[in-house]
Amino acid sequence: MENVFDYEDIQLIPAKCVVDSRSECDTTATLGNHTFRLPVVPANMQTIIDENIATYLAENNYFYVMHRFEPETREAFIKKMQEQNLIASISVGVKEEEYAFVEGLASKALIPEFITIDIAHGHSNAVIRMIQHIKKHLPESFVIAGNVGTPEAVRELENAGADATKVGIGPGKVCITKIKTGFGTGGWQLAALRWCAKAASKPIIADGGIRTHGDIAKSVRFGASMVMIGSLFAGHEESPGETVEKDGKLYKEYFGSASEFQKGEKRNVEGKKMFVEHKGSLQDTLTEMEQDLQSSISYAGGTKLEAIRNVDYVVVKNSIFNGDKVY
Ligand SMILES: NC(=O)C1=CN([C@@H]2O[C@H](COP(=O)(O)OP(=O)(O)OC[C@H]3O[C@@H](n4cnc5c(N)ncnc54)[C@H](OP(=O)(O)O)[C@@H]3O)[C@@H](O)[C@H]2O)C=CC1
Ligand SMILES: Nc1nc2c(ncn2[C@@H]2O[C@H](COP(=O)(O)O)[C@@H](O)[C@H]2O)c(=O)[nH]1
Repeated sequence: MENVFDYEDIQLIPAKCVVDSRSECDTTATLGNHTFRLPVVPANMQTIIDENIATYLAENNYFYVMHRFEPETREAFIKKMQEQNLIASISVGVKEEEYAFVEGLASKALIPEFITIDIAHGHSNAVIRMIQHIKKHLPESFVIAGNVGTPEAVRELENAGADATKVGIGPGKVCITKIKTGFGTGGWQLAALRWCAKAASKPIIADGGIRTHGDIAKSVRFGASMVMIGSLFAGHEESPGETVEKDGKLYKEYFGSASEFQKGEKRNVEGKKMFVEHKGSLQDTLTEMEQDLQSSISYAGGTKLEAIRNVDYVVVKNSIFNGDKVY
C-alpha cells in the first residue's frame, strides 16, 4: 500500500478564516437519528466508562457506548436509561449467550438506540451473523460493527446490515496485538482510516491511537464520522478503576479489554495495564476538546465539522509506534 502514515506524520493546512470567534464553530456530529455535541465517544472499556459516566454523557448530549463486561447488568441499564428519556447504547460480543440476550431484549420490547458489536477481529462470519441476528430481532437499533482495518471488511459488514463500522486493530494505547500477532493498523491507523473511508457508504468510527485533540480533527479529515478514544479519557476523577499514589502524585489504572486484568486469566492476552496521571474532571477534558475542535474548524476555514474534510495536508515525517512504549 502506498502513502502509509499515522497521526503524528500529518499536518493539516489552514484555510482563510470565516468566523470572528471560535465560539461560532459548530462541533456537533450526527450518528443515526441522533446529533451529539462532539464527534467523540469514550471507549467502551471498563476503566473508561461505567453507568454513572454513561448517564452523565447522555444527559449532556455526548455519545457514549457502555462496555459489555458486566453482561448481566445490561437489561436493567437499558431500562434505566430509557425511563430517564436518555439513549441506551450498549455493547455485545458474539458468543452463543449473546444471541439469546438479543432475543430477550426483543421479547421485552427493550430496544437500545445503539448496539456496538465489540470484537477484536471484526472481519469474521461471527460478526456478520450477529449483525444479521440483531437486524432481524431489533431492526430499529443502530448497529456499529467492528473492529476492522480493510475496505473489504467495511463493505462486508455494511452489506450484512451494519449501520456503521469501527476501524482500528492494534493502535490502542494499551494494545499489544501489533506486537503479539504482527497484525493490525498500529503505526498507520490514519492511513488505514482513509483507506477504509474510501470504501464506506455508511459512517466510520475511528478507534484507537488518538493521542492529542488535534488527532480528532485529523480523523475527521480522513473520513471519520466519530472518533473512539480510550487513553485521553482515562485517569479522570470520575473514571472507574483503582487510584494509586506514587511519590506524592495520583495515578489511575487503564487496562485493555483483552488484558489479563480484564479476562482474569492469561489466555489470548492482547492488552496491557498502565497507570495514567490523574487528570481532574471529565467535563474539563470534554470542554477543552470542544474548544480545540472549534479552533480546528476555524483553521479549516469553515463553521461546521464538515469544513475539516476538505482541507489540504502535508506528510511531515514517519514513525511506527506512535510514541507508545511496547510494555
Ligand atoms: N481494537 C483492537 O485492536 C482490539 C480490541 N480488543 C478488545 O478486547 C476485547 C476482547 O475481544 P475478543 O477477544 O474479540 O472478544 P471475546 O473474548 O468476547 O471473543 C469473541 C469470540 O471471538 C473469538 N475470537 C477472538 N479473537 C479471534 C480471532 N483473532 N480469530 C478468531 N476468533 C477470535 C473468541 O474465541 P477464542 O477466544 O477462543 O479465540 C470468541 O469466541 C474486546 O473488547 C475488543 O474490543 C482486543 C484485541 C484487539
Ligand atoms: N489490542 C487491544 N486493543 C484494545 C484493548 N482494549 C481496548 N482496545 C482498543 O483500544 C481502543 C482505545 O485506544 P486508545 O489509543 O484511545 O487508548 C479501544 O477503543 C479498543 O478498540 C486490548 O486489550 N487490546
